[in-house]
Amino acid sequence: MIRLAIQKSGRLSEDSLNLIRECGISFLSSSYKLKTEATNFPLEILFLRDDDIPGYVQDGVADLGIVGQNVLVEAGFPDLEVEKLGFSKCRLSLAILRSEGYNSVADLQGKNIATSYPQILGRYLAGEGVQANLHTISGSVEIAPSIGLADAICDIVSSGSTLLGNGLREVETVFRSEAVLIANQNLSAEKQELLEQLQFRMQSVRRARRNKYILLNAPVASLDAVKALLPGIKSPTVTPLAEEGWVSVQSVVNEDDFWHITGQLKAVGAEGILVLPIEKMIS
Ligand SMILES: Nc1ncnc2c1ncn2[C@@H]1O[C@H](COP(=O)(O)OP(=O)(O)OP(=O)(O)O)[C@@H](O)[C@H]1O
Ligand SMILES: O=P(O)(O)OC[C@H]1O[C@H](OP(=O)(O)OP(=O)(O)O)[C@H](O)[C@@H]1O
Ligand SMILES: [Mg+2]
Repeated sequence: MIRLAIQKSGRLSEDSLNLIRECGISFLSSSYKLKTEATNFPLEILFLRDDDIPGYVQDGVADLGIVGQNVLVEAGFPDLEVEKLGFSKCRLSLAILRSEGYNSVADLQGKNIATSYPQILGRYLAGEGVQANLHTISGSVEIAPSIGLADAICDIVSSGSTLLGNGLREVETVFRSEAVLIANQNLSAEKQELLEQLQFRMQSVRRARRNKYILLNAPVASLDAVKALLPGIKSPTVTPLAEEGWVSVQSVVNEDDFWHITGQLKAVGAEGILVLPIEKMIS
């Protein structure tokens, strides 16, 4: 049995649970139970505050965890990271009151900065040769400048609406973060094997999410142009249609390239383009 710690309730919780379920792992969860066992994989799930997860994994209380890189690096255990998970993407940024002028990070010399990330911010400022007074607060950091608690803040930004709503503007990006899978560095051989199975499943789920299955009809005369646009995993599948001179082409496209490629496919004569989600993608 391998033990995985995830956030009980917060920004990471839903995506962490969805990822585990999409890996084909079933379990019962209720908001009162802080521990559950999977029914079809030797996995126990612990529901914790995210700040506690890196320390628990470092100490071996939990074998694995899902946490933001911001919390992992702040806790001082960056080496526990084993897999990027692609969700909860955000950045740690410095922000000041919108009414204040700003030229460069040197303007923060000697200023008071409120943050929940004194380690990450301290290292960043030292790298920039700036000395400032850091005030560590654990939440609602964006309120600090407007109540005279600090001249600037360093906190998590995603859409920027919290900054906007508090009269702040972002001036520097200090750190970029996403959710990561972390693991204790002294796992037994059996647990290491379970970790590898989990990583393999997570990679298959993530690859599938990034890709779409595409089917289309094209005149035989356009086939070379269509094939050039749709390389597929190995090469596209091409089958003849009942109608003479036409083929059906099936392939896989990356979601990022999707709209660009479909436009080009239409331009070379493709018709009846269907796009389907992929559930798992095993390389
Ligand atoms: N607005 C956001 N967009 C994307 N990711 C975010 C956002 N806010 C936070 N995150 C990421 O999600 C993690 C958890 O954020 P959350 O706000 O739930 O933490 P918390 O309030 O400290 O929770 P806990 O009660 O577990 O201590 C953050 O450390 C960060 O990695
Ligand atoms: O740029 P935005 O999209 O506005 O997101 C940034 C905000 O999101 C997070 O807080 P959250 O809403 O999770 O609340 P919390 O402070 O209670 O954790 C974070 O602490 C920021 O305040
Ligand atoms: Mg927390």
